[in-house]
Amino acid sequence: MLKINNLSKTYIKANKEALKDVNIHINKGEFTALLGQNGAGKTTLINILAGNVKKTQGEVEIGGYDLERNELETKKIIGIVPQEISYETAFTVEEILKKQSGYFGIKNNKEYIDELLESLALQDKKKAYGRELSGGMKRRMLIAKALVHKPQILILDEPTAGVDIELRHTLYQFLRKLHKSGTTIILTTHYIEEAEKLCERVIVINHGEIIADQPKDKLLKDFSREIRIEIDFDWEVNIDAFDFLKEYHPKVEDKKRISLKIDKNDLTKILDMITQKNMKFVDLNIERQKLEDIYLQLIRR
Ligand SMILES: Nc1ncnc2c1ncn2[C@@H]1O[C@H](COP(=O)(O)OP(=O)(O)OP(=O)(O)O)[C@@H](O)[C@H]1O
Repeated sequence: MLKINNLSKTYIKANKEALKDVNIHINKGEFTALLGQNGAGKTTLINILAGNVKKTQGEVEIGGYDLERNELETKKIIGIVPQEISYETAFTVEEILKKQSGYFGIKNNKEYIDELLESLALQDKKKAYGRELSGGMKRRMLIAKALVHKPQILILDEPTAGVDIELRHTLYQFLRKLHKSGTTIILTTHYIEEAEKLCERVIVINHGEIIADQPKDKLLKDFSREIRIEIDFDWEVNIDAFDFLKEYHPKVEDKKRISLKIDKNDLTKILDMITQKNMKFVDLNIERQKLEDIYLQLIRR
């Protein structure tokens, strides 16, 4: 559906290499998170796909069409929700969406526009002017705008930045529905939890380079061998008593609690070692890694 091959971008005046030999192949219907720190290159990549920034090198193919040679076709296939909120403030929401439909030669799509506004909880703002919308409403409005032509691929650049929790959940529901209906979705976000909840595949970009690209479940599984455990005893613990576990970095967490960092395959062995020392424990808590922990490990490598 989307093929990015050896893509590079250098902002000449700033002498900044924002993307370095990026290769990404996205299949139809995938829901992918594109993660990276501020300045990693996410928006540059999205702006290239949107045709707003010219690539320095490489090829981009969208739905089988070359991005530069078949600009019109590629624009029909993708819908982009930009990070920056700027659009016509002197038009109503309905007018903005009709105008956008017009760019694609679409007429008489009132019903679809209503459906979009309904799903995005914007129905009562249909007649409101752009300037009258709150930040969160503007973001949802931009999502509706990106979708009026029913694109096969939806790319969202931090759509939930500054959006309150309740609305974020409305958006999650909406994106899930869209994904189920077969739309290919690429989401950039700084809320890693959001990516963990919604996406099937995770791509991490760091200083313009792709440093991870894997199914989310595989990433979580590969990184989940190392776990942190907390063990509660019925006596006040002294760290010296745990010298026999020193390779697992024992730490006293509370009067009666210690924590260890272990490979999950060693769990039984460690519990046996503790039991053999006649150290009675009363509770055990296992903490698995979240996508956020894995992400931080990846970008710190
Ligand atoms: N128009 C431009 N001219 C010069 N340098 C730019 C331009 N746009 C972006 N850059 C630089 O390119 C790098 C990548 O920026 P980009 O906006 O793509 O990052 P990002 O991953 O989207 O960051 P954020 O999460 O903050 O939105 C940064 O170092 C940035 O300063």
